[in-house]
Amino acid sequence: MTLTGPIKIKSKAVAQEFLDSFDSFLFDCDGVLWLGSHLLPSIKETLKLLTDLGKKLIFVTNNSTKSRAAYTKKFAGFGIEVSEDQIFTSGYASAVYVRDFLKLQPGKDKVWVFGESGISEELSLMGYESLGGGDPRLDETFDFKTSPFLVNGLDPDVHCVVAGLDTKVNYHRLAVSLQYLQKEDSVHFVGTNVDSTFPQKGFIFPGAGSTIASLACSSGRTPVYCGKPNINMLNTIVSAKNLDKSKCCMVGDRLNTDIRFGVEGSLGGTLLVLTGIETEERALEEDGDHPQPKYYAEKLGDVYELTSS
Ligand SMILES: O=C(O)COP(=O)(O)O
Ligand SMILES: [Mg+2]
Repeated sequence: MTLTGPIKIKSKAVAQEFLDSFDSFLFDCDGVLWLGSHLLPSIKETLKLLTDLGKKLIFVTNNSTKSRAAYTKKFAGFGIEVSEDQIFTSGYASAVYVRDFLKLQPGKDKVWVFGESGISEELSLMGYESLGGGDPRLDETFDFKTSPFLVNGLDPDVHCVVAGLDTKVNYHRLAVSLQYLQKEDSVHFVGTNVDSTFPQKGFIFPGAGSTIASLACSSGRTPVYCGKPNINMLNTIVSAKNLDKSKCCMVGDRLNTDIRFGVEGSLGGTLLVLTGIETEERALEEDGDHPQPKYYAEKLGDVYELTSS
């Protein structure tokens, strides 16, 4: 009989075999490294162990609320030194899509953002002016007769709506975004990521996918999602970091984004950790609508704890 199901990392031997199998690790962030401002156990030690072993570390998050620059500060706040070029976010992947696939013209074409500064900052670095986003005027109660975004008409230079996680979601933001999305012939619709939920310490909250679905519903349109598991995001990372895919492992807490990204992207392996969205039962499910991980573990820190004991 051959064993084909996911292998649980729960002994020193398996943890060691896992470490030896890869030379690069792609880490999801929310639910793997941290839950909000709470760093998960033994994460610092695990990342240091991998760095000391000469492994390449790359961070790939679907969380578009922060830019890559802001993420380096979040890591630094935990005492972890990570450079901006090790970080890839769904906000950055969406900006790359706007530039390389939609080929919008910097300095001329504008983007309407439904989301936080992690999207507008990445667009701005590429020379795109964005509207909407965290503009405080969108915090005002919506009235179509007085909304400054509607009274003088829509901006004709907007050719794309990029929608992502927005913890200040309200009717004003949804209503104006919909006006742009109704210009189907001239305005593209990009979604940062499909995640239906978002893990925090002790809670599961709505994710970007849930609010983007609201815009998709009202507009009758389907966005192009740029974050994991989109293969274009993986190709951008593989070429930027010069990776050998067969020696890469994707580490994540969600099956339909992280593990799918690793499996459909033909990476050497995947590790599902149970500190975020998924359960052991889901990890072992064979008939689910998602791929199975190669390895799974209660937490990422087990890799360090098991090999250093
Ligand atoms: O913000 C999200 O929806 C998920 O972020 P993650 O990819 O780091 O888990
Ligand atoms: Mg996650």
